[in-house]
Amino acid sequence: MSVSLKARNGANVFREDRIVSPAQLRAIYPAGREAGEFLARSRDTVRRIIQRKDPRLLVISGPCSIHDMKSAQEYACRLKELHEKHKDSLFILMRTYFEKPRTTVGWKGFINDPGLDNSFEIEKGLCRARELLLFFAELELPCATEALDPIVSQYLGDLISWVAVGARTTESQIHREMASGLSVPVGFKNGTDGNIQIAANAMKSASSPHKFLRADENGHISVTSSRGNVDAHLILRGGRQPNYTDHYIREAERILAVSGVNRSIVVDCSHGNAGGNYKCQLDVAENIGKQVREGGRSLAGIMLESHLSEGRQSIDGLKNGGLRYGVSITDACISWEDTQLAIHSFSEDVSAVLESQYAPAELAEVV
Ligand SMILES: O=C[C@H](O)[C@H](O)COP(=O)(O)O
Ligand SMILES: C=C(OP(=O)(O)O)C(=O)O
Repeated sequence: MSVSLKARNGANVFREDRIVSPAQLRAIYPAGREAGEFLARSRDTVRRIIQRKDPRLLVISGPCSIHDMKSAQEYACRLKELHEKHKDSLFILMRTYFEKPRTTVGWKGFINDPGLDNSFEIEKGLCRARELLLFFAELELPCATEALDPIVSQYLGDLISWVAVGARTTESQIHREMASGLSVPVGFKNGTDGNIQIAANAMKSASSPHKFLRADENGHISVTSSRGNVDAHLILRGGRQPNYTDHYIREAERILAVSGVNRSIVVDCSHGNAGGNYKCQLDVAENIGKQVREGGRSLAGIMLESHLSEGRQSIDGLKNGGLRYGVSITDACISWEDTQLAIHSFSEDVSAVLESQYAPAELAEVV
């Protein structure tokens, strides 16, 4: 498939390799009818939760980054059990992050470098990512991802039920335009310094129609017309200090109201909210559960960075005796055991609210 194109003398780009188009990749790894129906239902549920028409809350849980197929599949099978167990109170999605935005340089994720060895087999990364997402769709486990490279979303978007735009790209017009055309709810993170207004601005932009340049499904550069994404929402991820406590939630609600955008807020329990200690995610999740019990209506869900085993390891381990199975190679994650505890406790808090607000028959109608 690859065609190496001749580079111009003196140019900073010295090589271009053409790869399979989004339409071709989708044809090689198609979503079957049942998977397609499941994905449409999942996206609709996430939409209804963001619009607060379905009173359950979202939980987005999974590794900071996907780096191997086997541990991702094992994690998914375990998470599927929790998805079923807590389905009356929560809608659990797997955090399936294939692209990593780096502060400076570093491994940019499984699509960019699936071999983890600077071989940069991007076409293979896209194939493996699609294969994995199809495995999850067949398992009927909904997935969430960060949309970093707007072209990648053309390859994988049909298999995803919730998208984040990261703290480093929330201010980017390109990402706002992309989000305006994605057919799933998109959460915008506050900036790395904690600025919430830039996320509200992003929501305003993404919920508006745009005309912009994009590669279409055949890889042709096209002027794309989007309707605007009415399900753009806020993700609080902390900044210079955490921003998940009720004081910050009130402040975020005020900014969203003044900006005239959606009021729904997802809290990322990791990153700036965990203040550099991954274990603190448990305290953040517990605090959000408490706020939900106390009536926090804008809270739409939480995100956890979680893997089979806790902590993190350096990617250099690959060269020095191998990587430890099920341990993150980017940000540190909580263990599977702690994940179960956090989700169980959050589910109890949400259930208490639902039971106080709905008779069982009424609840069955709205979820
Ligand atoms: O979630 C992952 C990281 O926080 C993000 O990719 C930035 O990582 P870096 O600061 O290690 O580059
Ligand atoms: C990079 C991430 O988060 P943030 O954009 O909040 O730093 C992430 O969730 O992987």
